[in-house]
Amino acid sequence: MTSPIHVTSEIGKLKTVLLKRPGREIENFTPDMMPRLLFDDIPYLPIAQKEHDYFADTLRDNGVEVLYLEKLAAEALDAAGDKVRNDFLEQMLTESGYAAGTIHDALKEYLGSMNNQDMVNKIMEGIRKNEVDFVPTDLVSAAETEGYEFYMDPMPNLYFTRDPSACIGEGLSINHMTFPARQRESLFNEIVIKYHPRFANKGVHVWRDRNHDTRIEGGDELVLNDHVMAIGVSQRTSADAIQDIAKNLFKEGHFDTVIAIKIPHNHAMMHLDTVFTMINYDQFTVHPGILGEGGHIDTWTITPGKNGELNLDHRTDLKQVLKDALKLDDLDLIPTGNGDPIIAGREQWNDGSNTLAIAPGVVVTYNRNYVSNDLLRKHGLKVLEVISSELSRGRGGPRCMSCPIVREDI
Ligand SMILES: NC(=[NH2+])NCCC[C@H](N)C(=O)O
Repeated sequence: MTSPIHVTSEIGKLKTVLLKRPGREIENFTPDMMPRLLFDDIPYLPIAQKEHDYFADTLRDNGVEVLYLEKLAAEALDAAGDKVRNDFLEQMLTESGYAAGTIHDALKEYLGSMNNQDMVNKIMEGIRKNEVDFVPTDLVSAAETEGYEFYMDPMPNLYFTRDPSACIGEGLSINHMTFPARQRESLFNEIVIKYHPRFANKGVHVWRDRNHDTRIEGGDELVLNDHVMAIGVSQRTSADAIQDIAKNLFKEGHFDTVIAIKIPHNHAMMHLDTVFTMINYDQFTVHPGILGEGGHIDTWTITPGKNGELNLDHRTDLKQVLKDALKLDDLDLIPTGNGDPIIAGREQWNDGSNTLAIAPGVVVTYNRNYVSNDLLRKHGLKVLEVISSELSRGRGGPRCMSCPIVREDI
């Protein structure tokens, strides 16, 4: 039986990818909610959708099958039946702050009256108080949250499908996300993997599920080849989660090396893939801002030790670390913005380092990062540019907006 998930590199020819078309959730909020929702501006929805469709078409034109999370989630619920639908709704309400009580009951009735697709879309978009026919009388509603417009917040970051789950080998991690704004997202991935006919009972291995306190996000999880991963120690992924997933990968799969790379903890560089991506057998993008004096950066190469323990090797020469792990004689690290501090800062902010490889040496990037794109071409890459005025306001680029499900082996 061929596995419905197969990802043994960052660069193998992309066959199937998971996207989320931006919906009402990306505009269903006010400026004062932006920091909490991890957005820097409010995108203009019709243009964001147009840009996203352009991105999806670019992938399709290059032979990639595009799946949509919102559709898979509804299909999974259709296939699973009433009990699962009820449990999913209960879990979503609990994680939205309503384990029980009158608001829980009102929201359950409201969402419960919808078909699965409408219910999924509604949960993603968020629920305003004025759309539910109910006047709460409890003290919390009256005294504490009276001025707040939402019962359930929108989930604007869903179009960054890279983060709530990550396909690794024939399995995946379904992630416990760092910030409350994104924690409910991976519930959708969980029901898809458990109940969608494409994935259910097909031997998909979950390396690490979402029932953890320690945090990991897919933007930090890079599959370099069929036995080496790089994982960012970042604002979003903690060292203990990396140790945990490394142990599981070593125990049950073909992976024997995890390179933990420590990057600055800030919003512009929230994940490793905002500053470092693999784009060919021996080529990577790297934002010069993560390299310290003399080009150094903290890395720990983790390998299996005795009795299920882990061995650690701390080194600071990223190029040499990668050359050793990937058994390469040389390696081309291509600096975002060609190393100019102003251009690099600007283009990194708009995801100039966040390239999606759809085959070795073929990448999808935002057109706005023209200096980095030109440099990639000079280094021999084929660059497919996509339009990017609105999508980039959410602080993510082509790699963040895509979750590869199947890639050819390299
Ligand atoms: N893989 C990525 N770099 N994802 C970008 C996610 C951006 C999103 N606004 C967040 O802060 O979570």
